[in-house]
Amino acid sequence: MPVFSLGLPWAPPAAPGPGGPRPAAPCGFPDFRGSGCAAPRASACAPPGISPRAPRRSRAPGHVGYVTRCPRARGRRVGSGAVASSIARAEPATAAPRRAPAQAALSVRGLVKSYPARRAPRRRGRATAAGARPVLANDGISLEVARGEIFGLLGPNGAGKSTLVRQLTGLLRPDAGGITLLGHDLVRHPRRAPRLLAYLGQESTALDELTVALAAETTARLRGLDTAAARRERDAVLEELGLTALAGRPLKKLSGGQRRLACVAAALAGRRQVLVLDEPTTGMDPVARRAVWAAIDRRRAQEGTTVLLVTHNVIEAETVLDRVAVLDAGRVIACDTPGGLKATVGSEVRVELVWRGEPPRDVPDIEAARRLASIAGRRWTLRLPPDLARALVSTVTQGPAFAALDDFTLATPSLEDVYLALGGRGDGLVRA
Ligand SMILES: Nc1ncnc2c1ncn2[C@@H]1O[C@H](COP(=O)(O)OP(=O)(O)OP(=O)(O)O)[C@@H](O)[C@H]1O
Repeated sequence: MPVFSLGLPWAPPAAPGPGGPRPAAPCGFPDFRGSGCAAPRASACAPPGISPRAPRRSRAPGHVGYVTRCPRARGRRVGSGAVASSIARAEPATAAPRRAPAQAALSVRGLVKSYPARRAPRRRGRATAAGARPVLANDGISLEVARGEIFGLLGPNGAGKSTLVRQLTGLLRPDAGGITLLGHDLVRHPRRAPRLLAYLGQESTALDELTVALAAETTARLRGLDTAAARRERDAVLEELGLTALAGRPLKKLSGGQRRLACVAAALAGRRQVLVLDEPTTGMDPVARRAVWAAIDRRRAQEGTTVLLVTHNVIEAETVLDRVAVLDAGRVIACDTPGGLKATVGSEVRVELVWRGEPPRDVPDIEAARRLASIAGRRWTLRLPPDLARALVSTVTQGPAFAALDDFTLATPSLEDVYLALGGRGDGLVRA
């Protein structure tokens, strides 16, 4: 029985050959998790014109930027039907990287960090580490961030983002590798970091006893401003982030989103050439989030501030970042502009179907779509070439399928699609 009916182009897989799926021979391009293709893993990311150490493009035909997964593998993800074949046939589009200034603010080379194995509970008076293994949180990360760039680290929980930024801020010592920030060697001189950058960590309870105003003013004073200048800075940043009405409230008496916003205000108070912000907008409503993005963008535009932003919010990544490194299991699996990364998933379209109840599985196209979909409750998500997406939309907007359908969306690829195409786990990313 054909996978799809209705005479739609959802036909059985095409035979290998000219125009068919790519041959299975190793392509020499590093594959995600090091499997499939024979070449060694790559974990480097440099803006155009910065570093000859890490070439920006693979010379292998059909490979783009720093996507460190063979595009062939995309066919595997969606199964072995016609959709998989046609996706595998499509040549990946060539990314058009945005030109970045040639001077690096931050250079990270081959950074490795592992955490020791946790000891298992004592048994008969003896502690044992049997079964527990060290966690390799950063596995040879290389990055170049240009001055004035807003650079993102995107990845799900546990990808190694915070471990990386804690090393960049001098709070954690790498096992191996080098970090140069604004010309300073931070592995040899970690105490220089606070003078060079402002860091907003994930947990920031240190300011809880202070009022919003005092938190911002104190930070500005600690960064070397005199009292009058620190107060001007305080007032400006509270105004900029819409916090003026909360100025007199202690952080511990604010909501989670308000407290996070106050911590952002403190991080921005007093000038630093580099901002390292670890998930700054977590818990914020859309208004607060936009205020933070605008404040970051303003500093880059007016002061040439370099920003390293950790996020697992794909919308945030697409909205504010100049370039983004996608991390998974401690490695950079892709790095480019958001547009360049999205170009690597070609012309695929994301179709989301939300069902009211049980989808009509006796409709052959619906049953075929179910096999290709990633299913979360009543939501089916499919990534399809445009013609198949159109055909599916036509099926679900009539007859019994339409009666069972609650909602559908058709969207161009997002960074989440890139991440999934690279083999990442989609459940760790946020779309809000
Ligand atoms: N202090 C620690 N001791 C042992 N393992 C740790 C420690 N901190 C982090 N890890 C482990 O290192 C890995 C990377 O963690 P990290 O916090 O860097 O990830 P992340 O990408 O920042 O995740 P999240 O988005 O949840 O903040 C994870 O497997 C985590 O469990």
